[in-house]
Amino acid sequence: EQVVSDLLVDPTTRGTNDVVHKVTAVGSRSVAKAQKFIDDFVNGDKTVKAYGTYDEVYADKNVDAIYIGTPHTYHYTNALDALKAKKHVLCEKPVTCNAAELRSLIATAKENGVFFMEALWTRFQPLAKEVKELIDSGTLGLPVVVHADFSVDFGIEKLPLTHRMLDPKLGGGAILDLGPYPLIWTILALYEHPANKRTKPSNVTGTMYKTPITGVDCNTSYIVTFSPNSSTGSTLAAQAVLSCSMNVASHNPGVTIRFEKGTIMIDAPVPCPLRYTVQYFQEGKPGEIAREDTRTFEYVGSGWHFQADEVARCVRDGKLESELWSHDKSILEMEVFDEVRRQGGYKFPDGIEKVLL
Ligand SMILES: NC(=O)C1=CN([C@@H]2O[C@H](COP(=O)(O)OP(=O)(O)OC[C@H]3O[C@@H](n4cnc5c(N)ncnc54)[C@H](OP(=O)(O)O)[C@@H]3O)[C@@H](O)[C@H]2O)C=CC1
Ligand SMILES: O=C1OC[C@@H](O)[C@H](O)[C@H]1O
Repeated sequence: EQVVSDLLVDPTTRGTNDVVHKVTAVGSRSVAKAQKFIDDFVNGDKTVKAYGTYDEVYADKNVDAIYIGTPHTYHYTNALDALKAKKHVLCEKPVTCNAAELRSLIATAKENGVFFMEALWTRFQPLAKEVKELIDSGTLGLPVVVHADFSVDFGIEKLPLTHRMLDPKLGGGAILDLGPYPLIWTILALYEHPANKRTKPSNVTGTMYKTPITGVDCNTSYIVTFSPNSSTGSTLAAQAVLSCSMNVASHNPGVTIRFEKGTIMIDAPVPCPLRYTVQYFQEGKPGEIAREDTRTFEYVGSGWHFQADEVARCVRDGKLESELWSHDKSILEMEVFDEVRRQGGYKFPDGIEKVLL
């Protein structure tokens, strides 16, 4: 609902003059539900087709790209079907249940010559792009520690057991749903850092508190360490201390990136922040603040349209993956989650993972 509402926002309001979006068809397991969605979220546009199966959307010749917004454990099958039908795909986060499923989707996308991207919308926020430039400029020196949390109080005691946050068959729990956001800031600040040379973390540790309601993770903490590596040429030594919870609200700052010469603090909500502050340390006096700058952002819509612009540009330019949120970053994310789930003892019920290692 939110993604489609954003697709209808005039792109020029965000300075996008080279691409536009058109909702062509809506697929649901019920045609009446698809039509209601069009009535409610596409202004009842009569040119938009309502389909009672997802396969009919994949078969529609007028559809160029598919956005997949089903629960996590359906992403693999839905994306696979769309890619095999040679449609470009933007698939919600977490892109799959595990890294093996993701590798299989990437291979299928390549075989079929179509674009594929996880809908990690945070990476395309104007604030994220600006923070990335500041980090890479080296003004603050090297990053040393990232602290990031994303939490939402879902009121889990009152949710039905079949809710996607609680049901293990739908990949319920905090790590897969909320965990991508602390990690995306880590990937932006550390994995993508020029000094890291795209080197994978040297260590990942995680611990979970699982709710007795259904046994999925309610609170998860995870630490991701990057170490210098002579075989890749990485000189970065940095650590990210991350957490996510589904029974408490977020707090500020949602993300803190601590550098040799200063600190970046990013306000919640960390998926789509609109304000950050930079503290610059005094020359030769780490920790003593010489200057502080706060930057604020605003745009029309809720922020999901920036990733849609990226998809449109990549498809227009014949690219099979985005440079900003490339396949290797999603693979890293899913590998971290696999490891955190392994250490936390969170196993999906049999048959949920369609591809295993
Ligand atoms: N980027 C972001 O900020 C956000 C991303 N998400 C992601 O989007 C995905 C969907 O989340 P959300 O919209 O809250 O999920 P919902 O539980 O609301 O499900 C979305 C739709 O998926 C379809 N669906 C297909 N199979 C099933 C099934 N077995 N059980 C339930 N629904 C099914 C249903 O559509 P139908 O009946 O019409 O076929 C349903 O309306 C998740 O992966 C989540 O991580 C969610 C919220 C925010
Ligand atoms: O991506 C998300 O961000 C907001 C949360 O409320 C939601 O559960 C999650 O999927």
